[in-house]
Amino acid sequence: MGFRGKPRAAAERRFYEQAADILRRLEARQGSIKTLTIGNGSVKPENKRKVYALICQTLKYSSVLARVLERCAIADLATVDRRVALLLAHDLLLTRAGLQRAGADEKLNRQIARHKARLRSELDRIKQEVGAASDEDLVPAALRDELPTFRYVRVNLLAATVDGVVGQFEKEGYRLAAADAADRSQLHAVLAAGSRTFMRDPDLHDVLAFPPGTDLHAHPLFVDGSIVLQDKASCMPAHVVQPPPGSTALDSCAAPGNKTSHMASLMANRGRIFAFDKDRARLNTLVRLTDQAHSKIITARCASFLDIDPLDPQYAAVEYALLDPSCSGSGIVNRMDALVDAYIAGIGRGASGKGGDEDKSGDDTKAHEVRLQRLAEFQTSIVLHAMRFPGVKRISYSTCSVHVEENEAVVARVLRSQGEFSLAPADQVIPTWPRRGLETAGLTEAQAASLVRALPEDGTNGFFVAGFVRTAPADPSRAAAAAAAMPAPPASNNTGRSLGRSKRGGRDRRQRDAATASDDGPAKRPRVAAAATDAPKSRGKKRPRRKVAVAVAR
Ligand SMILES: C[S@@+](CC[C@H](N)C(=O)[O-])C[C@H]1O[C@@H](n2cnc3c(N)ncnc32)[C@H](O)[C@@H]1O
Repeated sequence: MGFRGKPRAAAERRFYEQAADILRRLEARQGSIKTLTIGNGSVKPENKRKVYALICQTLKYSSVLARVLERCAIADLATVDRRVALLLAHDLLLTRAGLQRAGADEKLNRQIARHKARLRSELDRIKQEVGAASDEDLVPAALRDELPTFRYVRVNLLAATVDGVVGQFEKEGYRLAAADAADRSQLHAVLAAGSRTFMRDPDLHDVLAFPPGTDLHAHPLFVDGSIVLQDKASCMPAHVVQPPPGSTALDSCAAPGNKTSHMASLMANRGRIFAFDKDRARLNTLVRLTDQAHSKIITARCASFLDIDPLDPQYAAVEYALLDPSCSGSGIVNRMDALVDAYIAGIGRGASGKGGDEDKSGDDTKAHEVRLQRLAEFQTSIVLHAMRFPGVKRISYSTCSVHVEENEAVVARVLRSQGEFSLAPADQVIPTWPRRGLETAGLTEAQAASLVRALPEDGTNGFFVAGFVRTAPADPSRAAAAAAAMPAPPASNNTGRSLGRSKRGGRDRRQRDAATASDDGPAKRPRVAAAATDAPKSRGKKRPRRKVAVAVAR
């Protein structure tokens, strides 16, 4: 028995230590909770969900747990790592089951368990002080109240019809509620009320809306590629650019490819889409995901879009451009991020909640402004570059940011910097969607009205979309001059590398590198084993110059 017990004790010690290590990495902003737990190869598969739940719950209660530990000031716990103590205190005080596998790690368990009564009474005292009727009331309100982000489902028209998918859900017992574009509050009320209710989206014909929390990841329609789980706002750009079947489009910053596969769906797999992304690993994901979505017209190229020559004859047929470049990601509603932010802020203040360094927050504000400025330079350069493709006549520009700097200000600057494109009129840009752009950065009321904004209170992520249409024939020299006139962004310490070689000197490279930490997530570069052609197998087509690397699964 003793022999069998030993490895188990080691495994259990590892459980809390491993979770503490994940907290340490979250503090260092080395990844999201999900990537550091579910995507962490060193956490045993059977423990992943447990570790994930423990981390989320501990973060929710971290400020109160830290206060309990601080107030008790138990000398015996001084030697225990701060994060391990938080995790143990969580399990000991806030779960019915208590410490995980109690008894497996005798020393650690005994060390904390013998103080349970004292810790518990301190927790009760805090509850009394703040008037909390239950443990749940101890969670800061901002982390408790979830915004209702609906589960949006995009029907992949390459594998199914909207009616077919609706019928399938009805057969499974879901109730289809009527959607009224004019009454958004009714839409919200219906979805918030019923767990097995759904609606056709009133703005996008290929999108369905389900109540928040609906999990369709294991649904057969998702597994066979008939539906794609994609936020509604992120489905808007393909509808704004509207490439018809048989046309040629490009996607400048395409990975992981949700919008690329959406264009292929609207194009009925007829025509061609050039999909560029500078990140090799992300482009590999695009190749895999668009393949699962049955998209057959995508030519994926690992390159910086800014290195692509718009006058290269192979792009002469490109008429539609979807531009969704890196951005601050400030519109993404992610409750998990909010948990981590609150936890890190709590560490900064100390458990007592005091502290805060005003000079530092001033620095943070400045760094934030510089970052936004760099992103805006980069985003503007992407739009102006797309406008240099002589055949392009319609463009969508989007971000998942709520900042004016990356949205209306970029649009205004693009309009000032060239004379061939204007904003698409409002009736061509998701006309039924009520929230429009802001009349700022020199934009007129009519221009602002042709832009689309989305905010979390609309039940989507924060998002921005602009449509541009060609209003004057292409003049390559004018567009090139506009691009050359772009001011160089401030020096960046960005480490991201392009996989393509620039033929045009430093300015483009600086603009490209100006996209610092963004919604793209940390750049992962898996080892590369072999190269696969990026060309679709079509007759008579010129072989593209760049190759897509195939990553080895680790
Ligand atoms: C917001 S994400 C795109 C999301 C994508 N459109 C989708 O819907 O799945 C931005 C992407 O731009 C890529 N990117 C950044 N700079 C780039 C550049 N200069 N050229 C091409 N891609 C770039 C990033 O690697 C990242 O994958």
